[in-house]
Amino acid sequence: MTINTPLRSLMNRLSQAVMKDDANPSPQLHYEVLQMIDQLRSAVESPTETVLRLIYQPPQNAAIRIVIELGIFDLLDRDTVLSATQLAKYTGAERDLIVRLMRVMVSLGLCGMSAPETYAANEKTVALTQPIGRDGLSCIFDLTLPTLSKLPEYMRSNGFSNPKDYALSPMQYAVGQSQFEWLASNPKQQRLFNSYMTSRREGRPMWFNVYPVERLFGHGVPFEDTTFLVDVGGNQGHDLGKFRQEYSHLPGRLVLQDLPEVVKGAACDGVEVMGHNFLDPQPVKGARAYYFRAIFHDWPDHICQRILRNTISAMARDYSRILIVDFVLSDTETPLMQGSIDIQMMSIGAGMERSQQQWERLLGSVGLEITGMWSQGPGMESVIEAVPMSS
Ligand SMILES: C[S@@+](CC[C@H](N)C(=O)[O-])C[C@H]1O[C@@H](n2cnc3c(N)ncnc32)[C@H](O)[C@@H]1O
Repeated sequence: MTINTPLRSLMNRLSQAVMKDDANPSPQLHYEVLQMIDQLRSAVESPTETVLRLIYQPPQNAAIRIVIELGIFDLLDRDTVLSATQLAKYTGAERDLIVRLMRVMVSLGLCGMSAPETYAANEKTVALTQPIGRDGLSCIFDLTLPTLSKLPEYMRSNGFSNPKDYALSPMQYAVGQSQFEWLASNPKQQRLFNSYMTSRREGRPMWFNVYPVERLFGHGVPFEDTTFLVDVGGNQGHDLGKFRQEYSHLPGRLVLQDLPEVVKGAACDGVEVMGHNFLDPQPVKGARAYYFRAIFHDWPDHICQRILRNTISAMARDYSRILIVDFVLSDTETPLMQGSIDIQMMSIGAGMERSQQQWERLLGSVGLEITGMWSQGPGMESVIEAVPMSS
């Protein structure tokens, strides 16, 4: 391989960025370093190598899913170093199968190898024993894979039109249900999903670290006896619990809403728990804010409009705001993760990630105007604030 000028310049920029990030870490720099590493790999790989890497991605996730189910990451985390023979004894799986699966885990860097056919835990192993890895990977694999395998067939049979109808989503086509009905009829998967929702943004900034919460105060109306925040579709209250901790002094009710079977048993100090279907009118009137995190990306526009209208009818004209936490896709450089989640959302419920223009169109179509957008960091969700347009 020859190191040509563009490649040399990329390597120099990368090494400078890595040193800067080391000396003075920032989410922006970290993001740029990862982008450059991807570009570097692409520049070094031959086109054939790139294609082969893509072809063989699906078996990798299937192998990880099996290794999680066998509890191998937990065993490695407990004992640090284990041989294939020991893993076979502890899991009941055949030794030769363990060797084949673990080859892939080592190559993916999800554990190390301390001797032939002997595996050592590393920090990625630990992440796969935590809810984000253990529950997230299993749940999303089981929820999505059957549909993804039929996505080309679905598109072909629909003349390659963009999925827009929840009742006709690819997941309906592939398995006869969309994501939330499927989760409701698979309690074990619902538990994994809830656990993943709780864990997936651990250690990242929360919406109230980037959004100026004081925008919700004042307006000459006391909120001591009213509702401060309703977390609509808040799952089991992980976000609201954190908000309560950070703003423990704040008066006003905090209300967690989700489907009755999802909030059953959810308990957070200082938070009122309410089973509510957001396809019905919002029963909590005049809250300071109605907060929706990772809700609208699950749904096509026609359902989002229904959820928004159900909310607008409960808002106090002088002070209620809608807060949406979701991706705002760039028109030029979409991070791979966001593009991939968009395809996932399209598949499991005809949902979508939206660009700024798409958000403006959606919110404008129900009479809302965007009054601000705050970014949580590169490649991460933004906070969108919207209020009814003044007539
Ligand atoms: C992608 S999760 C987001 C959860 C949480 N807001 C977060 O960001 O972690 C979507 C949530 O919407 C809830 N949900 C789905 N359909 C609903 C409905 N019709 N009414 C109320 N909640 C619903 C789900 O149960 C789930 O908790």
